[in-house]
Amino acid sequence: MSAGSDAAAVHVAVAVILDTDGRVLLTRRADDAHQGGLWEFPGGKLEAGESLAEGLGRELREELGIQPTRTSALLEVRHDYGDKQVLLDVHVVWEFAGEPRALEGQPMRWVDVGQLREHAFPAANQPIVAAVELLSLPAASTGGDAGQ
Ligand SMILES: Nc1nc2c([nH]c(=O)n2[C@H]2C[C@H](O)[C@@H](COP(=O)(O)OP(=O)(O)OP(=O)(O)O)O2)c(=O)[nH]1
Ligand SMILES: [Mg+2]
Repeated sequence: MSAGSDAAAVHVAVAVILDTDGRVLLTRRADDAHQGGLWEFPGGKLEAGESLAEGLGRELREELGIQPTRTSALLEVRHDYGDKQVLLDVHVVWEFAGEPRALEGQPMRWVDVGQLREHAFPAANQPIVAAVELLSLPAASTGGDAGQ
């Protein structure tokens, strides 16, 4: 393998899961994991030969016991942590089947979009937080101007 190319990046399916009130589901990474102890959007590494949709569905089933039923691509984030390069392929999950449960014992919470910045995330997540803040969500979650 040649060093320093993007081909070395770990491809990660990441889900911004919303409930009907426009709140976002966060989980906290295990202390001993890469970027451990920080809050994250659920998801994980794609397996060989797996499509993004397959990987996203598998990770959400394994970690939370839910099945995404309506999704849309939000953004891709490339980030070099020094010890690891990641490509975060971020999708919004607008609707899902099942009730999320922390199946891996991870701390989990629903937060209003306005509370996202109160949480410590890995550095790669800053553009994700900014993109979520720009989504058109129920006014209650943004506290913003109701508009027309
Ligand atoms: N799921 C997720 N991963 C993130 C986020 N931000 C971020 O930098 N990452 C990084 C941390 C890890 O290096 C990588 C995700 O890998 P992971 O170890 O959680 O993958 P996984 O769920 O497949 O876990 P495992 O089976 O390998 O234990 O992406 C995020 O918001 N969500
Ligand atoms: Mg994971």
